Amino acid sequence: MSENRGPVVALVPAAGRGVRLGESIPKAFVELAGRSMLCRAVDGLLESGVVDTVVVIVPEELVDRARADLPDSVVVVAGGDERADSVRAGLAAATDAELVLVHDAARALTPPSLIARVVAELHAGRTAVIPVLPVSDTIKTVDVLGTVTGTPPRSELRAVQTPQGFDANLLRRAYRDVDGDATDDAGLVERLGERVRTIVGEPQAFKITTPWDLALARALLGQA
Ligand SMILES: Nc1ccn([C@@H]2O[C@H](COP(=O)(O)OP(=O)(O)OP(=O)(O)O)[C@@H](O)[C@H]2O)c(=O)n1
Ligand SMILES: C[C@](O)(CO)[C@H](O)COP(=O)(O)O
Repeated sequence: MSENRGPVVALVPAAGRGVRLGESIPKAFVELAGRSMLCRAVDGLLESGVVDTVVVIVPEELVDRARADLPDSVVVVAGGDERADSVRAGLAAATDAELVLVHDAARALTPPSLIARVVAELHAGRTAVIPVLPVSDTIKTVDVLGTVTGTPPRSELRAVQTPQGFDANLLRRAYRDVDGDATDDAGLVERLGERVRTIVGEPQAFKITTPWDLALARALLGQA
């Protein structure tokens, strides 16, 4: 449990449909070797020993199912149409949080040690912390026709993972004051002009997005 500052609350957005995965149920409820992605993501947070409360955000019709699947201590709320709507719903249920983690259910195999490293940075006084990995492919920007418009220098690029950790008031301010979309929570904090610190991520924290990712996750767990 956290000792240095107030409660650490982990929000687990799990209300996505998983269109790119193409399974018949919402992605977070798809099983990996007999346990759902959502349960595995929550297991990792609890095993890290640095999280006081877990709030999961699921599709409205699956709130009861999630409550039945998860420990009684886990708070379950309904999400929204976009990931940011789901995070906002989770934040509203985390009124006493001083530090907040936002962690995709889709990153179901994230090692607890990575979660602990993010929280350690917050305890050390950072206010926004994200795990990242270098990219191994060259990345191009393209226009609507698919014609290349540029090649950003690879040395400056990072692939971003979760959990992303924040001072709770900073994340609340970002969700309240920033207009427009961002594909991650740190993107909103950046637009406030606040500094976001990176730490080295973990390959196992990859996001299960496509059937290929699902096959990889199952293979890593020894599932045929
Ligand atoms: N309205 C949404 C959309 C996404 N998420 C969650 O945000 C995380 C990252 O999203 P992603 O992996 O892209 O999941 P989906 O949105 O389900 O995927 P897709 O775009 O293929 O439908 C997932 O844990 C997902 O459940 C959410 O809580 N609410
Ligand atoms: C938050 C995130 O996991 C960081 O890489 C990612 O941006 C979520 O992506 P999504 O596909 O837009 O949900």
